[in-house]
Amino acid sequence: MATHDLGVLPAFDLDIPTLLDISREGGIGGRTRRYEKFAGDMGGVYRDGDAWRADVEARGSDRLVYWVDDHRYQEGPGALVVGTSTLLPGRVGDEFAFTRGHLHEVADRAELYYCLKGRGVLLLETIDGRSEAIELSPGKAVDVPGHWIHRSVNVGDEPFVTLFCYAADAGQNYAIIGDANGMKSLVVTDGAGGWTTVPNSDHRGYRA
Ligand SMILES: O=P(O)(O)OC[C@H]1O[C@H](O)[C@H](O)[C@@H](O)[C@@H]1O
Ligand SMILES: [Fe+2]
Repeated sequence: MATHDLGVLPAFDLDIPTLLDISREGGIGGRTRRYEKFAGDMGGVYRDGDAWRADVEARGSDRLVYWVDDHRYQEGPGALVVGTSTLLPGRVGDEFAFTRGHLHEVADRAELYYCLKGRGVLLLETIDGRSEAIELSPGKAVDVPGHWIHRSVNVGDEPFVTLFCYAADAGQNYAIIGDANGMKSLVVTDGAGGWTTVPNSDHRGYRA
């Protein structure tokens, strides 16, 4: 993973109304940070580990698979982070390409995901076992309440681009998914050009 703090302006100078140039192709003019994930960073997250290893051996571990541009203009309670997430299409075994996924560290923090391009699914789960998979296409958004673990999945054949917005003090808890051996549901091909969810037999349940 690579994180670039662009350091364009010192944080205190960002505390002003800012015009952001949001690209439907992904990316945000005026961003303060980009974070990138490569194929080699995704070890252990796909259920079919052999398929992931074969893919990395065949196409390289340094292939960019998704990236996030964001604009963090303030810190503290009440501040927002606004950005775009661009997730390239692909599959690892039966599973469609996804972002690592997380619960907010401050778990009650909500988030909005608005689809700018492509076809994707937002996979959402709670610690007490509820699960939802909501399809997104341009113009559709998911209002993700607090306390829901969330992951973007690209079920199409072009980049899946979303605009997101969440509280700047939310933070990301990734261990919750790792400790549970993955999310409870997997988003997989239905064999007919579409997607479906199947239970992840390795899932151990979430621990708060
Ligand atoms: O953090 P990941 O699960 O790798 O997903 C990538 C990104 O997805 C969303 O767009 C979130 O709003 C970002 O904060 C997050 O970093
Ligand atoms: Fe989030």
